Amino acid sequence: MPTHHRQEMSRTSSVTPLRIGTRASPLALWQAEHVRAGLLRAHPEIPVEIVPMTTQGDRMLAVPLHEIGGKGLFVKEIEAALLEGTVDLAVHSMKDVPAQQPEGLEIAAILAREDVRDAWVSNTFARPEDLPQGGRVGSSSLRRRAQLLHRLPQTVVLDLRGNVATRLRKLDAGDYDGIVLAAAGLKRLGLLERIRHYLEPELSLPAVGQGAIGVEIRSDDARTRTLLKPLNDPTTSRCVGAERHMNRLLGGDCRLPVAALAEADGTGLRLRGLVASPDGRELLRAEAVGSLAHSVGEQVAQALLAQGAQHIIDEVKRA
Ligand SMILES: NCc1[nH]cc(CCC(=O)O)c1CC(=O)O
Repeated sequence: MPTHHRQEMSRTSSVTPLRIGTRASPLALWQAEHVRAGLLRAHPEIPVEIVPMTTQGDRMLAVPLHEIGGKGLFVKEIEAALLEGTVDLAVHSMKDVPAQQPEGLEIAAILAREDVRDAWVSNTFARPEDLPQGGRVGSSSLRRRAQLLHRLPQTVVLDLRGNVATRLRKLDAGDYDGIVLAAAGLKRLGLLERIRHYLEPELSLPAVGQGAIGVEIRSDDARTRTLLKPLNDPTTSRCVGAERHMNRLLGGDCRLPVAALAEADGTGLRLRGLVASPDGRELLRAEAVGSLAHSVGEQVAQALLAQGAQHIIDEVKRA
């Protein structure tokens, strides 16, 4: 490139833009925009671009999640782009980020958590407990299936995949009597009025990281790490850290019927964890309080393993 041309370009924009990699679903784009807005607020002089991408998980929407048999289906392509340097940061739902971080990448910021709860959405029944014998519930998550069947064994859980709008369309078409979705996704998409009932954590313990948005970077990218500091919410970061540590020790990923929720109270953390068989017959719970995320994560994982969690996990992995 001729020198005069380069000088012209550097006059119009002297700051290297930040490029955000994201899935192209409406929810993922909302989350990427949310991170972009946070970056622009903290650093008004730095341009921020959004680069939408299609992931393997998006291409395989017809297959039940737990049958695809690969971890991090929604994040792999975006992580590859990050490692290649096509993008500088990746925005993820922490729920979709595998327990184990790939070599060379790290989560640099976790934003303040949205509502962590699962939500009941139905055009017919105000609550899941109103379902008749054989009532059809749509959910693709073994975690939601197990907890629902444990409490309401007379119901039937049917697979349901697709992005939030697709799932709502299938409900409205009459394929299900009700569905369970994350309240966070519905709120972000402006669909709060679809929620008939919030499922409290006692009844449907959320997924590890549910409701939290995480930003991933290359470990050697000190510039982006520094720029992201103001977006990190230390409390959410500690809570999600405790949940993820528990999950790591259980060898968990999003396909397993594993749930966890950490809540902070001043300097203290309370972590609840759950492992269940997909049919809901076996359901193990454990809880710990403490001040260190890693320690409560380890205590809950150990307590679940002491109750026989490993055999449930092995069974699901074999199936
Ligand atoms: N696996 C899909 C997914 N990933 C994150 C969310 C919701 C947003 C969040 O939990 O932060 C959803 C949809 C859902 O479970 O209803």
